[in-house]
Amino acid sequence: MTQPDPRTTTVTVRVPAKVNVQLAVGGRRPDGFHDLANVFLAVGLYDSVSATPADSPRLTASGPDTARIPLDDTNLAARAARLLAERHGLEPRVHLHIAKDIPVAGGMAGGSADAAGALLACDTLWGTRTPHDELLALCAELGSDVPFSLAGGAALGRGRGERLTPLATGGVFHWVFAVADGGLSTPDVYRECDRLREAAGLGATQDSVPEPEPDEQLLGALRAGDSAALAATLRNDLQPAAVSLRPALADTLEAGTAAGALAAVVSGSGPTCAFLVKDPETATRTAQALLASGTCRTARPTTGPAPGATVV
Ligand SMILES: C[C@](O)(CO)[C@H](O)COP(=O)(O)OP(=O)(O)OC[C@H]1O[C@@H](n2ccc(N)nc2=O)[C@H](O)[C@@H]1O
Ligand SMILES: Nc1ncnc2c1ncn2[C@@H]1O[C@H](COP(=O)(O)OP(=O)(O)OP(=O)(O)O)[C@@H](O)[C@H]1O
Repeated sequence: MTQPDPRTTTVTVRVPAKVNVQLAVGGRRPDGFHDLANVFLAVGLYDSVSATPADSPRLTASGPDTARIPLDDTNLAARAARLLAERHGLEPRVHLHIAKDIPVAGGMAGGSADAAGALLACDTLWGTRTPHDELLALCAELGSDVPFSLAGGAALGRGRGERLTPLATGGVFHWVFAVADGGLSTPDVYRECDRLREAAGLGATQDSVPEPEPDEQLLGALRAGDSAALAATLRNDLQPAAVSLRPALADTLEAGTAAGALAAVVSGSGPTCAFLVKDPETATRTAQALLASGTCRTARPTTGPAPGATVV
């Protein structure tokens, strides 16, 4: 059998978006990050990252909204390729192409997905065979959400969200994601969360905010695959901050709830809003109602959990 020519082979990796079904935010740490109890669920919106050998580093992208991602060496996918190459004493001679479908700056970890995808694609292309726990450590250097983008499924993230414990899920959850016009900056949303806490006289540092803890009822609902029980426990401590920065999100959340969703929550740092629904038919109806409400740009029905970064 003939072997593929390593100079022309392309490796493509598909990586999912995420929603945070619980995002409990502790006080601001001295390093500026916040300790979290972050229950991630990967969902079926995907970016693909392709790696092809090249004479020098190159980055291209396709899909809606690619005008809003940097195509220079600040792109998280390019940074991921450089980091892996550095670790193995290589030059990052690779052309990365990102086929983007995850909303940009939407609170669904799109940039993190591209970083995890680039790491796995380059590791496969270069034959560097980095052990999985080392890949996870490289992911954590790139960003707090990146380890989960590699892992997928469902997981509890502690620390700043990078220390993962996989979670069992007992079934499929149906979701609709309402994508907003424009994004929100994650650091701005954390800052606004601190500001709101201070304005309420609660304080924003670790001395004054209780240690975030995972909700056992929520973990039980995930384990049981029980959508109604999960709906009753969905929680995002960044939601008041996202709504404060983008008040129109309250209308989006209301429109999805009125359309029959079991629960509505801002996804991570927003502005995408996530609606948990009971079945695929309700997902289709809720997506149509959200679009008709004029409170979002698009509405995407999908399911979770979804697999993590996968070579396709
Ligand atoms: C909102 C979430 O998406 C929920 O999963 C994440 O916490 C954000 O993760 P991310 O985008 O990977 O964030 P990073 O790139 O690690 O950090 C960006 C900025 O977000 C803030 N940040 C992030 C994570 C965290 N636990 N505390 C923070 O305060 C910090 O200002 C940091 O400088
Ligand atoms: N590959 C990439 N894809 C998208 N954004 C990127 C990428 N690389 C760098 N960025 C920058 O990161 C910013 C955040 O984009 P991203 O789509 O990751 O946000 P997000 O989904 O809200 O992140 P999170 O949910 O992890 O907080 C963008 O505004 C963009 O300038």
